[in-house]
Amino acid sequence: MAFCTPIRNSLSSRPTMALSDHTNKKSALPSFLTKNGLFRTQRPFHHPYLSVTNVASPSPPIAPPPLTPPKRSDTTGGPHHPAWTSIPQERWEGELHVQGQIPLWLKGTYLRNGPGLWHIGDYNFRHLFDGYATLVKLHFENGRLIAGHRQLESQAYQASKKNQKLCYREFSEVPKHDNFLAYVGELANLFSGASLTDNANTGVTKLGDGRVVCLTETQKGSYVIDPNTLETLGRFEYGDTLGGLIHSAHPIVTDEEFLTLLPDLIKPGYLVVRMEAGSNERKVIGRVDCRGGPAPGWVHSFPVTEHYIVVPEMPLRYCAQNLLRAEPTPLYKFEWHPESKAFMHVMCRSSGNIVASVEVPLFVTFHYINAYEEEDEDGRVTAIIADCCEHSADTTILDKLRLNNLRSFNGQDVLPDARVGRFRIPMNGSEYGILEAALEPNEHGRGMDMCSINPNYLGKKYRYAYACGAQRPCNFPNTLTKVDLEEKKAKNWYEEGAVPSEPFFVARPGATEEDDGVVISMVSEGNGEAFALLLDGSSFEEIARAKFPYGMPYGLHGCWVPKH
Ligand SMILES: CC(=O)/C=C/C=C(C)/C=C/C1=C(C)CCCC1(C)C
Ligand SMILES: CC(/C=C/C=O)=C\C=C\C=O
Ligand SMILES: [Fe+2]
Repeated sequence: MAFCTPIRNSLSSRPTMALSDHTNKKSALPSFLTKNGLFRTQRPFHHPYLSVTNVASPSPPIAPPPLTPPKRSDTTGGPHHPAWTSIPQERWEGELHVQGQIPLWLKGTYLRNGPGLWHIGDYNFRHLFDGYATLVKLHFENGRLIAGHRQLESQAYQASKKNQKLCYREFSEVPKHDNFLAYVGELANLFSGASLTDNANTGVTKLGDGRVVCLTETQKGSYVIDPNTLETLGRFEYGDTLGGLIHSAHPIVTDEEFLTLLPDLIKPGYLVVRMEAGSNERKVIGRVDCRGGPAPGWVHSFPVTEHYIVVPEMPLRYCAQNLLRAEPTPLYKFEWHPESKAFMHVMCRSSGNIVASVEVPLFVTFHYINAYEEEDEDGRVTAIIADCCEHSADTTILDKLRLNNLRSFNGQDVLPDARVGRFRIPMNGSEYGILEAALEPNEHGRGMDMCSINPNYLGKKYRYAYACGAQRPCNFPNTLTKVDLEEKKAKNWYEEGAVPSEPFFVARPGATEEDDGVVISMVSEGNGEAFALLLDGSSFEEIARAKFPYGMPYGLHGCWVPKH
């Protein structure tokens, strides 16, 4: 069976270049460093290291960029914070010096994806989500840590590199047209999906059959990668005729299956689909028709329980007109429709029947944390509890993620409040569901996003969630938080100036306690540096950290590839 269409990998076929090939002859400093050693916010795309193959094995290691970071404590959003600064080279791999102790049971690779390159030549992207995908790996074995990163070779990335201009529609960026004819041609391409990006910068997931796939909101932005070398192996082709251009960026993936939602923009609704492990073919479980309009709500993610799939209908809806615009609107490709109301639909996994559909209070969320079934004493399901990182029904969070905002923190507390939003969806035919905070939001500084749980508790009653919270004032989530949903308490990790990425929980093999494991994150620091961080899943205390030899941009979502 053909799993993927191979694409030409310009990187691997290119010989390693001498550093001097691209070095700016006028200056001894690499071009991403100014004379005083500070990062320039806008690094040229033709970076001196960009095409250097800097991999420890099998060729001898080449030193990482000679980074002399500014020794000052920048807050989470200074103009030079590495979290919002493009990655300084296309790829790198090497061993990191570990302070502390990596548990010997931790054997495998943590992979993280995210938008790590936000410019083409002198042109700077505007939104966090526009950046070209940067994969980062942390390989743990025998207490040692090999790290690396590599750019994902999507068509969008390769075309921009070759043509030195934006060639596909990204989250907020639209290619500029030379003339009216080109504009009309590009619009036609938009309807066929040809001009949409395939920049798979949102997440990375290990399928049940072992293939590792990077994903984003466009279906064409599904790429198979090698988890060891981070090489792009080719596009993941869905071998069915379901069509559609977009899907949820966060499928539910287990050893057995891959579940996702395909929004229908023509007849507002969602197809709920399932792909068995080992297959490329999605099959329809059922369809949900939207109760509000004019378009389906944005479904960046969705939750499942053991027997049901929850299909959220958020009043932040896709917007066809905004899709056509050349300039971004404050809500980008979306529109806020409070009058259209918000709904939660519950579909039976085995029959595809809708077993509940309730109106809920207005809400805004990117990420669902988990969901489970509540039963009465006779074992009948009375309600579904679904938790999410909820942004107080405030859509301004999207605009807060503009790079200008992220890079211009001035001490003002501008991060909108967020909470663990807990939906209670009655299963007795009632018309309304409830949405409340699962714990007092001040427990985690009223910041809440980028969550993970113990995957063995997916769809089941659970107690702990890990996420990014806030220590205010801030303009972006700047803590790691362990939320105890039973005790309604949170324990927080914070360091001045740090921007930590999603805390990812890895369970200890054989563990019986839900929080027996480690939490992995990568932290970009205000002084220009970055480190990998390991916290104990139970005590939430640091057990190890390891410095990267250069600053790391912020990243979004990761996965764990165990070594057996
Ligand atoms: C990084 C992240 O979380 C989200 C990325 C979202 C993307 C790339 C969205 C792209 C889209 C288009 C280019 C047009 C169609 C709508 C939409 C799926 C939002
Ligand atoms: C990083 C983020 C929201 C932070 C707000 O507090 C959202 C990321 C969404 C895509 O994966
Ligand atoms: Fe996400």
